[in-house]
Amino acid sequence: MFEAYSYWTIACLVLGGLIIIPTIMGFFAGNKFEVDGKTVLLTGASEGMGKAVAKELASKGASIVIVARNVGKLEEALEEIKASAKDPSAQRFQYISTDLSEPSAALLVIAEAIAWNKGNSPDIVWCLAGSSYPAFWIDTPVSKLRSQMDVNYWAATEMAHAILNEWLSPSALAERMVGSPPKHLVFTSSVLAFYSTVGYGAYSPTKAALRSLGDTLAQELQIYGGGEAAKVHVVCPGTIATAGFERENLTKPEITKQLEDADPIGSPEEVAVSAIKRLENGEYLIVCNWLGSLMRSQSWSGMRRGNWLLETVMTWFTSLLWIFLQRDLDGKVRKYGIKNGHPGTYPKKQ
Ligand SMILES: NC(=O)C1=CN([C@@H]2O[C@H](COP(=O)(O)OP(=O)(O)OC[C@H]3O[C@@H](n4cnc5c(N)ncnc54)[C@H](OP(=O)(O)O)[C@@H]3O)[C@@H](O)[C@H]2O)C=CC1
Ligand SMILES: CCCCCCCCCCCCCCCC(=O)[C@@H](N)CO
Repeated sequence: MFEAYSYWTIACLVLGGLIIIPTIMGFFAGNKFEVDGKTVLLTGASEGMGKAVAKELASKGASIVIVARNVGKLEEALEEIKASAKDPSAQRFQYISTDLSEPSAALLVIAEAIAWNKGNSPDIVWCLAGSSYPAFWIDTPVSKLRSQMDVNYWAATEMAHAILNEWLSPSALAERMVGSPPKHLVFTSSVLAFYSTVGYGAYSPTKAALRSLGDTLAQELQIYGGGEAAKVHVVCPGTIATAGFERENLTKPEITKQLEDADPIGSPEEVAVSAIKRLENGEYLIVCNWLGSLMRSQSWSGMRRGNWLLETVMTWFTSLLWIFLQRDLDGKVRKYGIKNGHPGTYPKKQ
């Protein structure tokens, strides 16, 4: 007869095994995001996270096309990216300058990239172009609410539409060799797609919408080549120390800064390496630090989980955590309001 604690020991061992075994299996599963000899198109890669991703992928042997508006920044970035190349004689590098928030810019970019790539579409498209305008929502000009959607959601959506129509065209599918590696479409969302805070009313909805498109495509792509023709991934970073982050801090309310103080700031290189590692593991919904994984764990619903068991167990614990966290976070905002009022709108209560 087992004592009660023995049952617990067995239960813990089984549960532990179920978590550890898939992790070890994942470790030996091989690279699911091979870029050596491939052509990768990255939007928003003239600075910040995008540039760090481009350099990392160049060092792994990828040919790179970067897209942004400012030509000076593009030229400088391309030199840096070239300097990181694994084999400069075999890899090729190009930039395309365009405003991706303009309707149909993406179609022209893809056509130009294909022409440059000798008639072949890029094997991987990673959308990173984006910006953030944090402010109290009623102070945010309506034009900003729209332009945030244009650059963060529509630019990525139109890019996805243009490239998927290349990858999944009847002729491309007919030529596709069985067993050849899938194409990859990567969106860059944010942890704010899981849980949004005060001050991010213009930004978070754009990133949540993008994640929702990712969820849809992750299922819809199962239609093509048994789900092996193309894969979609959504990367949700936390705070990254970039020029973009410095710009957003200029308009960010103090209370927003206080709440996001909990988020460990990553360098663009750290975030790039962490996202790429998870892509190589074959994950769909990707976070880049521990806070991101806590925030993601309360958003899974029906989304594709990486380590299914580990993620599920985590949802049980974090649902309890949230009982306290939500009170704490809302309480901080309420206190801030009582102390400061809304700048310029309400008289300060004495
Ligand atoms: N920094 C952070 O804390 C976080 C950032 N993110 C997301 O990660 C991505 C990268 O962020 P980060 O590295 O900070 O960004 P940066 O602001 O540092 O860089 C943004 C890049 O996008 C380009 N870009 C911006 N607008 C357009 C446009 N309309 N058309 C074409 N290119 C454009 C910029 O070049 P140019 O201006 O010349 O066009 C630049 O190359 C963004 O999508 C951002 O929302 C997510 C979570 C946290
Ligand atoms: C159990 C879970 C605990 C959760 C506590 C949550 C505390 C709030 C963290 C907010 C982090 C905001 C990062 C913003 C990144 C970004 O996308 C912007 N910098 C771009 O503008």
